[in-house]
Amino acid sequence: MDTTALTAHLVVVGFGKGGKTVAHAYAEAGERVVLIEQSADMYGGTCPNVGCVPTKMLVHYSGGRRLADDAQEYFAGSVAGVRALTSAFRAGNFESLNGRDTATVLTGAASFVDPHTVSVGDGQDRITVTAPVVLVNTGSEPVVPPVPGLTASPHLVSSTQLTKTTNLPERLVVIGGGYLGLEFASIYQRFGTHVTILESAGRLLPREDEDIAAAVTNVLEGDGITIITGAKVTEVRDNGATSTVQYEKDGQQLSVEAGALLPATGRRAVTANLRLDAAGVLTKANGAIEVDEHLRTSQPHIYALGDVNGGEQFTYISLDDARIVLDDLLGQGKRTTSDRRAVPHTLFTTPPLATVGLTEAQAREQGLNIKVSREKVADIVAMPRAYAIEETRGVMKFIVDADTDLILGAALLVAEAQEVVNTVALAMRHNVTATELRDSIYTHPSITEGLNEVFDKVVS
Ligand SMILES: Cc1cc2nc3c(=O)[nH]c(=O)nc-3n(C[C@H](O)[C@H](O)[C@H](O)COP(=O)(O)OP(=O)(O)OC[C@H]3O[C@@H](n4cnc5c(N)ncnc54)[C@H](O)[C@@H]3O)c2cc1C
Ligand SMILES: NC(=O)c1ccc[n+]([C@@H]2O[C@H](COP(=O)([O-])OP(=O)(O)OC[C@H]3O[C@@H](n4cnc5c(N)ncnc54)[C@H](O)[C@@H]3O)[C@@H](O)[C@H]2O)c1
Repeated sequence: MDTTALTAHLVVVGFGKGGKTVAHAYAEAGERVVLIEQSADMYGGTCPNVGCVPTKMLVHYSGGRRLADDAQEYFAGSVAGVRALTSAFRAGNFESLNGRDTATVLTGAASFVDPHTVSVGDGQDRITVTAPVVLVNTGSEPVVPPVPGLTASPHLVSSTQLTKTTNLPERLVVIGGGYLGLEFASIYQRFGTHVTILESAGRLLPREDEDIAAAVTNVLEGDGITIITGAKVTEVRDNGATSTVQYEKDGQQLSVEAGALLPATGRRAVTANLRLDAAGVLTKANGAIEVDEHLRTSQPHIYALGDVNGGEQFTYISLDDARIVLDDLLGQGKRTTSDRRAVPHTLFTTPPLATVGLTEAQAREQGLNIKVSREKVADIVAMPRAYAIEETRGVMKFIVDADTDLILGAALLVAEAQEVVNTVALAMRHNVTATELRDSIYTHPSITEGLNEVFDKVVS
């Protein structure tokens, strides 16, 4: 068998954010790098191809639809815009790495041969790459719940398909009201689809405070989305043009029709075909790769970055994983996952919900002496930007330590929250007090200047 055997200083399996960041740093330093990506449609990984970027562009387009626009035509035009951007980003990701003298991108599914060698391709096309350092950055994939008839349903769609289809479904049923489910629900409803969310928990966003979850629910229901919580999906039946989704709620058997059916009940690490056993790399019960706080696996020269290591599933966490791995490999080995403080999150509904730190409920459970400030966006006099951009829905809430005046947490359901939360998170990381944040100078008119007012609206 003719196998091409390559050697490198670093081999990266999967073109995710963390792996490509380390790959660039190695290549820049003159070290030989081979990165292996299984699909030519995925150079750059999930985020720019089928995750963050296309969904956020769809959020943007969905807000631009005018009443006079034909919904189907407008949607198809929007998806064309998304495709143009994602293919430009994909090409850029490939070229910027493969175009370096010291880096090569191989296309094909990789698996381990031994702890230092991975292989890609079959027969005469088989290539092995041997390196002293190996990174696994293979991401995550959706979990489809074991509901009879769901997997076989011709109306089953994935989030990837919903970023690429040009066919706007009349009725979309989303199973699961987490980040992914709520974003697609919000996007598609605004494009003109009738959306129903079936969430098994008693309310949306069970990790957030009740008042915040209720505010998000109000916004989504106000846009026309049907939200059914406490719903146990029991069966999916194909009816030709649609599927009937049966569910149980409060002891009653109910159903809803779906032209498209999106399971959004979580994502699990992609490890199944990697032959981790050949490398002696251990996984946890949920399939994620076991890592220490330097992201070393059970084989210290093999690192796992991003969703595959079972940490929080966000692009900026994968990027921070790269900082830790680079520090371990080329720096002082001081940076670890436990250095992370005040990591913000944004759910890109319209308006978005950005959160950081503790919720009110968590702070009370910990017995902290807190002050809670909260104000509806429409009532924040010092923030006319909400009126200027005609998005006055939402609420801004802060949890402050009453003894130290330090900010413990925030939940910002407001236009541009994904930007404002970064200022709050930075303040939290550097012990800037609530009073200092309240009394800072901000540009006008901006959403950030809401901070001048909201800290004074103490509700408890
Ligand atoms: C619809 C959606 C929207 C999202 N929106 C956001 C958002 O707004 N903000 C945010 O921060 N996060 C968002 N996320 C989460 C974010 O996309 C992920 O957390 C992030 O992309 C994970 O990156 P990663 O580095 O783990 O790897 P990924 O970017 O997932 O890359 C892994 C790569 O490995 C490849 N691969 C897998 N197996 C093999 C193999 N055996 N051989 C070779 N290659 C392989 C895959 O094809 C893939 O390209 C979203 C996710 C989805 C699905
Ligand atoms: N804006 C962003 O940053 C963004 C956007 C999309 C996805 N993501 C990432 O992708 C991850 C995966 O997203 P996700 O929404 O699939 O997972 P998730 O864990 O965020 O939410 C899953 C939801 O499904 C519900 N659920 C579980 N089983 C169910 C069932 N059988 N029937 C009905 N409901 C059920 C859960 O109660 C939960 O509300 C997110 O956690 C996030 O890390 C991030």
